[in-house]
Amino acid sequence: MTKIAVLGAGSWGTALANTMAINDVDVQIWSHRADQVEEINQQHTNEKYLPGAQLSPKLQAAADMTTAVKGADLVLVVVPTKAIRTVGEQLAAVLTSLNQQVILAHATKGLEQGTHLRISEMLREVVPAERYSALTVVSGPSHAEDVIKGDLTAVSIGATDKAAAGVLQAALANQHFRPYTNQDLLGSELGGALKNIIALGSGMLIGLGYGVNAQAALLTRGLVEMREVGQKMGAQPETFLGLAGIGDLIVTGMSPNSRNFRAGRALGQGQQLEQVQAEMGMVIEGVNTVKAVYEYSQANHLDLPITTALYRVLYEGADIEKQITSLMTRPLKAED
Ligand SMILES: NC(=O)C1=CN([C@@H]2O[C@H](COP(=O)(O)OP(=O)(O)OC[C@H]3O[C@@H](n4cnc5c(N)ncnc54)[C@H](O)[C@@H]3O)[C@@H](O)[C@H]2O)C=CC1
Ligand SMILES: O=C(CO)COP(=O)(O)O
Repeated sequence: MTKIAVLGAGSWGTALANTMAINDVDVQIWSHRADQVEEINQQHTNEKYLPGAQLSPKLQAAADMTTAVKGADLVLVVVPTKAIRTVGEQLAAVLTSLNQQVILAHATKGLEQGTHLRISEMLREVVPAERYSALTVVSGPSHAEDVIKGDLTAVSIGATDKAAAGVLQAALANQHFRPYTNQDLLGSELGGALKNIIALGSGMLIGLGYGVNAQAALLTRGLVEMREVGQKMGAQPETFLGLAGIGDLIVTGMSPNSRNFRAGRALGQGQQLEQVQAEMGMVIEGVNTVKAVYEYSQANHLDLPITTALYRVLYEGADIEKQITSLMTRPLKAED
């Protein structure tokens, strides 16, 4: 029987681990917070991250990473981007001490500040190559709040190694949750990270009182920017037309369950970024990703007008309405 360790007990790690527990997979979730481990094991809840949700009693949590990882065939890392290196280093030490090799998977959607590295690239830097047989990512349109309620969800598991993607696909699949596989790890990771930028913008439009025409325009032109960055970094363009691209862009750009959408909406309504981040209490990955992608575009001579406008709003204090006007009044051009 496949054993899986999930590292990170925020909303997404918990929802994915719970799906596997429901499927009778041997799964353990690790949290660095002992109170959370106790809550999951005793109450079968995770109130801070999934308020009101009842978790499967089969889901076991551990505060000690070695306990969770020992004997696992696959380790799924689901912590915010800024914690990936720390958790990756802890995992490397655990795998080395256990002399164990695993399939290394993650479900994190972001790029590293400064280096602009993808999550799998960071993991590769900190986990020795002999400690994992393959790398894979769970991406696609999937809010934890909806998954935990059993809403119908399809995701995309990207890996160059088909068998590795298949292990995660089999562990997660049920009548409510349908994972597809693809062989574009890079594009699947990027789609998940880049759509958060556009979701912030979509929220801002709604916060300012604009309508669905405006959202459709932003999401569609945002997809062009996502594809452009993806092509520059080496992704397959067709990945952006799948679940990890347009699929995730739709859900994150339209759903009030999205932290990025909600943050953008609050900013559009006039709140300050620091206040929005403090009140969310959960990671808003798009804020850092805007900066990483803006810097990448400057270094690589990419023209990304939406990303640039959002960078100016978030990091230079620019007025949102003025940025919208300047986007709308740029020199007219053909659609490409
Ligand atoms: N929430 C969702 O519906 C989805 C989230 N994601 C992605 O999954 C990733 C995680 O997001 P969420 O679960 O929403 O975040 P969250 O904010 O709900 O939870 C983050 C978890 O990571 C833990 N953590 C933070 N720093 C840590 C460290 N240094 N060591 C160990 N644990 C640490 C926190 O204690 C918390 O349990 C993000 O990249 C997000 O974009 C992807 C798809 C869906
Ligand atoms: O990636 C997600 C849904 O697919 C989650 O997006 P948020 O982090 O904006 O909630």
